[in-house]
Amino acid sequence: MTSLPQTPLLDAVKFPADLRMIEDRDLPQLAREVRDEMIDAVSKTGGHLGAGLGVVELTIAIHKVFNTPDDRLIFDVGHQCYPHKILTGRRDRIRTLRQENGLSGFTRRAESDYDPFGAAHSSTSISAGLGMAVAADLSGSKRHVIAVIGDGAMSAGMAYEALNNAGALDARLIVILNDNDMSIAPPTGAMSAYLARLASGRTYMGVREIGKKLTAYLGKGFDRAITRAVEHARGYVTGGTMFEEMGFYHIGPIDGHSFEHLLPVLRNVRDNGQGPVLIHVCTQKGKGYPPAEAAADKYHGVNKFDVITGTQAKAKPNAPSYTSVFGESLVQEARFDEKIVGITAAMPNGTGIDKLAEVFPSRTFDVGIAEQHAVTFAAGLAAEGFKPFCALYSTFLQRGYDQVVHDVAIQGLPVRFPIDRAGFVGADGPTHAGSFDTTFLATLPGMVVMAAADEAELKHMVRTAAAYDEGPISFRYPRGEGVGVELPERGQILEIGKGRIVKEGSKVALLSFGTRLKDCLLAAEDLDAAGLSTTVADARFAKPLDHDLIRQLARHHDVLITIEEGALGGFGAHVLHFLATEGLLDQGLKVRPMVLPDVWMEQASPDAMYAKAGLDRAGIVTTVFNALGQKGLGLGAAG
Ligand SMILES: Cc1ncc(C[n+]2csc(CCOP(=O)(O)OP(=O)(O)O)c2C)c(N)n1
Ligand SMILES: CC(=O)[C@@H](O)[C@H](O)COP(=O)(O)O
Ligand SMILES: [Mg+2]
Repeated sequence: MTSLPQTPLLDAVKFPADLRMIEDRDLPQLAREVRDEMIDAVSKTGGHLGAGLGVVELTIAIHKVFNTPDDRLIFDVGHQCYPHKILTGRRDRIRTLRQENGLSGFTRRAESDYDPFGAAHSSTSISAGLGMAVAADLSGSKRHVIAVIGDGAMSAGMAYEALNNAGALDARLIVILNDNDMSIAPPTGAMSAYLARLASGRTYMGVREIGKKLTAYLGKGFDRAITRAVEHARGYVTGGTMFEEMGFYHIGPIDGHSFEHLLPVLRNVRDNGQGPVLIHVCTQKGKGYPPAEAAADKYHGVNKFDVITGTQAKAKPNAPSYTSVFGESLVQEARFDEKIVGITAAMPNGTGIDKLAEVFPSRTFDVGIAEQHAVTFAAGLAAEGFKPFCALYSTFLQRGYDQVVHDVAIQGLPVRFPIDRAGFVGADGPTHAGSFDTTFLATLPGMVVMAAADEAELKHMVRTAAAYDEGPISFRYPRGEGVGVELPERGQILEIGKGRIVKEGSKVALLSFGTRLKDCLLAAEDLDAAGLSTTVADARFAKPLDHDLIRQLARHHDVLITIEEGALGGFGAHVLHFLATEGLLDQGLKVRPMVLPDVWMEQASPDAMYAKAGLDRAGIVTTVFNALGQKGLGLGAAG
């Protein structure tokens, strides 16, 4: 009779070195405990649950077999790294995940030696891993580099650029393709179908077959071409031709929840062979937690939830979310104009494009995690007279920037860019903050750049973008719910380059670009009460600027504040440039541009982040008082 291991094993496993002391036969128990710990932690913090649940065995097996952190383990995206955090000395802080001052929801170099490469945007792991593998070769080190990448992340161009380079360099890189047949939504595209064929044309490789394959692998070092030919002849190659043809040794598909499969493969790869290897591992997103397994989204990202029922906490919204207002407005406009099409890069729900897909499936395109392609695909559609809405998060549009410049803007093509998640997003922290889009778009000749101040404005901007055919146009709006203003039946077509005065005053002018408008209105109440009659204006456009409005504000006020949810170099910079060029700074006007601070702001609630950045009601009041050289009012931070 075998004795049962002590419970809980996890208490004895603080670091991978402890894990390496555990018998192989006890690993399934450790996996159960890691799952339980992770479910409990995420039930209290919210966060990315499904992906981590799917890689518990894989994570344990990698740390068991490889000598991390000296061997480098890179997780693509990093949203699946919670089991890794639990096993690498961070279990005691796991209930601070994604909270203010807590652990990051992604891998982070600054957080641990076990996170050799930070991530959050997808499909970077093979490139980074290849760099590390080449660095190891150059410095004569024998370390292993392992990149774990999901099937969704494998749809992005960067991953292929890296595979292409790795195959040619013949560097010692181990890529583990974690295929759970899911992205955030069900995966799309030919690559996804190809992986599905590899995994379903046959059941998993059996232990015996893995053995045969690995035997072939041992010989591989001598002559890769001969080894491959022999394997084909013996029928040991079970697919993976594409990876093989790219110069990778391909093993799999294997069962990523079976230590019996994982351990021998990883040990053999560790101990033998050379050159790049790709291990195709099949897993189930949400594995081991029935509510996650049963959910359509596999609990990709969840709010706090009840562990017994899986029911997620829902905050009662006071207003519809910007995303839903965008999605519904787009459907409305698409009913009027059959040239309107929608594009998302693997974020149908997150961007609200799923609403268009429900009504007009043939006019909606999920291109996978492929932002560069999404932009140029939209350019092609626009060149043929269609009206593409290429809906991306601000942070992910960064990846398609050259395409915006070269394929869209230079050719003056009327691609519409709805930009969601503008400004701080909260728990996802600095990697996901939408900080730079106004800066990098408003600098482009011919680009129209808008920001919605509230959900009604967003409706107007959707209609305006649909109607505008003269070139590219963008409109940004934040994560979360709107302000609660009344929504018009249908949006109006805004005059391009015209802002609006929301409240008139005479001494102080607050010129807002985006949803700080509500804080400006609150600040104006405080300023008026202090005898500083305040005008509040909504710029609507960062490009073209409303020159008349800016002239008027500059000439008739003592202080002009610009405010935006974006980095230095955006709206405020354009206003200052205009004021300086027009000589409007020469007469004593006090101008203070308020932008996101020039630091990587750590995760917290968006409100807390804006307060820290000084971009809230109190911060605005303080800025005005400082400009006037007066003391504050004793209003929170303003005092
Ligand atoms: C460049 C980029 N675009 C979009 C995203 C949003 N995103 C995060 S995870 C994810 C799905 C990833 O799927 P996969 O790699 O298969 O991992 P899984 O969640 O299935 O484990 C997406 C689209 C991102 N992180 N980076
Ligand atoms: C990991 C990732 O990039 C996404 O899952 C992201 O966290 C989604 O963010 P939202 O919750 O704002 O859609
Ligand atoms: Mg996946």
